[in-house]
Amino acid sequence: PGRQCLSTSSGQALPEKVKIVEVGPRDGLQNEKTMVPTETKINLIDMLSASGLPVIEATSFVSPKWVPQMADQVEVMKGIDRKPGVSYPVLTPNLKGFQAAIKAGASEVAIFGAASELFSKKNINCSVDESLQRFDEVMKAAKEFGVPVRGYVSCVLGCPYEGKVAPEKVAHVAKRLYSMGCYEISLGDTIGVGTPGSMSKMLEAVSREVPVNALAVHCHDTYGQALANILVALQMGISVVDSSVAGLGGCPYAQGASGNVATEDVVYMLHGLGIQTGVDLSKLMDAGAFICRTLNRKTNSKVAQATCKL
Ligand SMILES: CC(C)(COP(=O)([O-])OP(=O)([O-])OC[C@H]1O[C@@H](n2cnc3c(N)ncnc32)[C@H](O)[C@@H]1OP(=O)([O-])[O-])[C@@H](O)C(=O)NCCC(=O)NCCSC(=O)C[C@@](C)(O)CC(=O)[O-]
Repeated sequence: PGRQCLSTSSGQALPEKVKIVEVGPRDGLQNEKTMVPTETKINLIDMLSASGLPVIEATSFVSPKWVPQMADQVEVMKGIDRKPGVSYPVLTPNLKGFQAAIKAGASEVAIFGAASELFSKKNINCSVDESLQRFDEVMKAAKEFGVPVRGYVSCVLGCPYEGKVAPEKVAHVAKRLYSMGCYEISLGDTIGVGTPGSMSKMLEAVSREVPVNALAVHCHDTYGQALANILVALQMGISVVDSSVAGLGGCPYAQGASGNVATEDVVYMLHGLGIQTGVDLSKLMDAGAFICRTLNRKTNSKVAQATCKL
């Protein structure tokens, strides 16, 4: 159900619809060195919601000493024009972040773990096991408030500090997050080193532990493999894709990580496959052009480059 058989040479079923989780305002901007004005962030989020995107990760409730760019999280949450039917999740690494997020009006949060010990230490200053204990506290509080929680696993196809990451390690962390009650697990190729080969092996391992309809992929495009990796994920039954408008982004604690795959390019590919997204590509490109102009940056979206809507 919900899948169609496209007349590809492989005859593999693809989803009829894909949910795009736009991470540009958070993952896209968190690594910007100069402070992006709060007003710009709010305008960007409102333009993205106007394009029909169903989920827009708005900001993160992390330490401002660790990620100064997200220090205006409360103002962002208060300033956005919340469109009915659109979710605006925020990152919460611990109970303190969760409580602040709820106070600021967040109605969905995300916890973020890793399949690599060293990355976990660098990113959230604790081991993978310690992080899972903190997430358990967030999870319990979220249940009390009836707040849905998304779970991230970073470094699923490679770590900037440890190199290769075993698919079984990814499956283990993904299973723990899912068992805790995360409704969706987003698998992050944090440094964009994956290929369709490593992606399919990792997804095979994870889908033995977590139902495929609870999985999402989150690809960075460092090696130009992101769209190919997403296509493999779709063929394997996944129908939730994270991406960032104009291909902005990168994790400040993952050296060498380039931007996320551009939302414009994902939408173009999905529509070309006959898959519905609910997104108006032209309005999405307006949002991409707006943020690139404001940041004085060339877009990383091939689609935007090709159509000169920069
Ligand atoms: C997790 C911590 C806070 C631990 O940081 P810590 O220093 O170990 O925390 P602590 O509990 O020892 O507290 C130290 C100070 O931080 C404060 N603090 C403690 N918690 C919070 C909070 N929630 N919000 C605001 N402040 C907080 C706390 O109050 C205290 O303040 P002080 O007494 O020094 O003034 C820190 O390591 C941190 O903020 N890390 C952020 C990392 C981050 O945001 N990384 C980027 C997002 S992850 C990513 O991009 C990957 C992803 C999701 O996109 C997927 C992929 O691509 O793979």
